[in-house]
Amino acid sequence: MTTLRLGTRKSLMATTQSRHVADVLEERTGVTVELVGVTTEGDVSRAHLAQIGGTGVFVSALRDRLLSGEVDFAVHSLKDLPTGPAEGIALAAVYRRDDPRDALCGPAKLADLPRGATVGTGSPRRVAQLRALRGDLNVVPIRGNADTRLRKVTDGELDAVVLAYAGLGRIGRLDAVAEVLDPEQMLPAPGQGALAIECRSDRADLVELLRTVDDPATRAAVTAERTVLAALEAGCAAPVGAYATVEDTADVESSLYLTACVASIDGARQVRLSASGHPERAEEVGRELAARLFAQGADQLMGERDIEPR
Ligand SMILES: NCc1[nH]cc(CCC(=O)O)c1CC(=O)O
Repeated sequence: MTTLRLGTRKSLMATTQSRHVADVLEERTGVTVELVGVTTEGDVSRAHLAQIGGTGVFVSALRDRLLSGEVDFAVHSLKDLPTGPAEGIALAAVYRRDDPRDALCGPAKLADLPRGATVGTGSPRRVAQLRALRGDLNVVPIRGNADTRLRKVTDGELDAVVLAYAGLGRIGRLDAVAEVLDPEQMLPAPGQGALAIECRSDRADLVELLRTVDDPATRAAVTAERTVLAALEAGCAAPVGAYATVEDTADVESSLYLTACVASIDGARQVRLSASGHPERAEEVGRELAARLFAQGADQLMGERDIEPR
């Protein structure tokens, strides 16, 4: 009987999603999966993620363990993966997406927060879109895991925080959600709610085994979303939202619908556009949309990255 070592960050969110993928893989293939906890720079650094570059801080330590052979595969939150390819690493599977939306956590819905309420988030994308929705809010940068952020609300330091609904579900904290923000109001990060399963690209039989947990519809959707991000030459620290859905992958008629936005960090200006195409053309759909965003001034909007309150 084969035992595979699954490298994972040690947080509750990471171990929950890793164990879930492990269980599904065990059930579908008969292998045994053992979790191996790995500490990453993103878990120990006190700097704001946007400042330490954001891209890849949670990911590179796990990839190092794959390349050294200490672990066989890794599960990441897909939105934390840099868009560029990684030498020697294969994206063997994209696991079916959970709820992709952002959630406002605190005592009140967005419309019911008092004027000038203080809302915490570390993400320029959320900052820009929050300010676009409610220009009076005092949006402040925060860091730390979801539990730490939620505690700032219960401690009274903040009136609310915005976190990914999927992550809150994985740590059992959906009780903290006051309002789930519809993508019409707030576009999620590219890949939000989906999981990436990576292994060494030279292990062809392992790539094939891991593919049993791949979800082609999610893969096409996140490919389109991440292509927008890559084509804009933006990282996870950019005020860029993107969300794609796929209808009926089996069908020749099936369609992918993609919406993306770029917003100025003060929330005053926003470009938001949609495109569609066959899921097999996910990259082209993403590239075309990025070109249209550029044509509407996306690069000027992205230039303004200071997330400190005005
Ligand atoms: N950057 C941290 C991160 N990476 C993935 C998630 C949530 C789960 C997901 O989107 O899959 C979170 C926390 C958050 O944004 O609230």
